[in-house]
Amino acid sequence: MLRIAVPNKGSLSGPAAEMLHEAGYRQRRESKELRIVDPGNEVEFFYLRPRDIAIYVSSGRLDIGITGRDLLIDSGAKAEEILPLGFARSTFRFAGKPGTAKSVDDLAGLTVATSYEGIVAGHLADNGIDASVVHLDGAVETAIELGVAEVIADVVETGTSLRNAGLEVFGEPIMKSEAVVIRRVEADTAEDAEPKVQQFLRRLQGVLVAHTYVMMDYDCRAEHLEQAVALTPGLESPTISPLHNEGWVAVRAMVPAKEAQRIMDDLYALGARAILTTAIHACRL
Ligand SMILES: Nc1ncnc2c1ncn2[C@@H]1O[C@H](COP(=O)(O)OP(=O)(O)OP(=O)(O)O)[C@@H](O)[C@H]1O
Ligand SMILES: O=P(O)(O)OC[C@H]1O[C@H](OP(=O)(O)OP(=O)(O)O)[C@H](O)[C@@H]1O
Ligand SMILES: [Mg+2]
Repeated sequence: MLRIAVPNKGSLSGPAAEMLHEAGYRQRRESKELRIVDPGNEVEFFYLRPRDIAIYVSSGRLDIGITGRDLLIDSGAKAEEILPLGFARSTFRFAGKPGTAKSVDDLAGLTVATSYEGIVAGHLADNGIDASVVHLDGAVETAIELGVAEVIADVVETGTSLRNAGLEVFGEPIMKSEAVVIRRVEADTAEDAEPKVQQFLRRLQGVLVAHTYVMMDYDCRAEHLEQAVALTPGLESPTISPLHNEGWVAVRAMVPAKEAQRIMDDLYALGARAILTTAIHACRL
């Protein structure tokens, strides 16, 4: 039975559960459930605090987990990222009242409030800066107003929380984060677990591809086929089928969802017709 850690709260938990559900795994019905077994897939899910997941996985008691890259690095746990998942994207940045500092070099002697002490202490040390770090559990934007620190280091997505607190980011982003699948470094995974881990990763990759690609079908004149195929090269190569009308062919290829409308315009301009896109629900590449 593969043992997998899943975030039980916060920004990671909803999208992680949704992705696992789309990948065909049973998920908990109630937010109070701490573990569930999916016997059909021989997987057991443990719902844990996102911050604790790297620690559980590095201990070897759980095979893999889903957490944030920033939380993984902050924990210092011996676990590594094996698949980025594309949700809970954020940057991790310094911020302060306008004019407080321009870069990390200006932080010597100041106090930085953060929930990510490991990342901040590491970044200050890497830059040879001697500053104090005060750990807060959350809502760190308020720490400056209340005089606990001159500077904060926090997760920034839209920047709304900073703006509302009258703060501005400064310096280069300390890191970029997103949800990731992690496993223990130098995992001495029992041999029978390895195929299950690979199957789990293939399923999640299938969901990612299904989100980023659509299937495109269209008819075009045979003499335009080379130009059309250049617009829709597909992942391997497009499928071409003859049409009953002589001189016409049907083409089928996967295309990036974001580019689908532009590609449809270009195909239409080329004389292609009956251009359809359909969603992909699941795939194995
Ligand atoms: N506003 C946000 N947008 C995108 N990702 C975020 C956001 N806030 C936190 N994250 C990401 O979520 C993970 C932190 O999860 P965690 O559950 O500890 O905090 P949270 O999402 O802020 O939830 P809460 O504050 O309710 O506990 C990190 O990987 C972080 O980068
Ligand atoms: O740039 P934004 O889109 O505003 O998002 C970033 C904010 O979201 C998170 O806060 P959350 O609401 O989870 O509260 P917390 O600080 O207590 O974790 C994070 O800690 C930032 O404060
Ligand atoms: Mg938060």
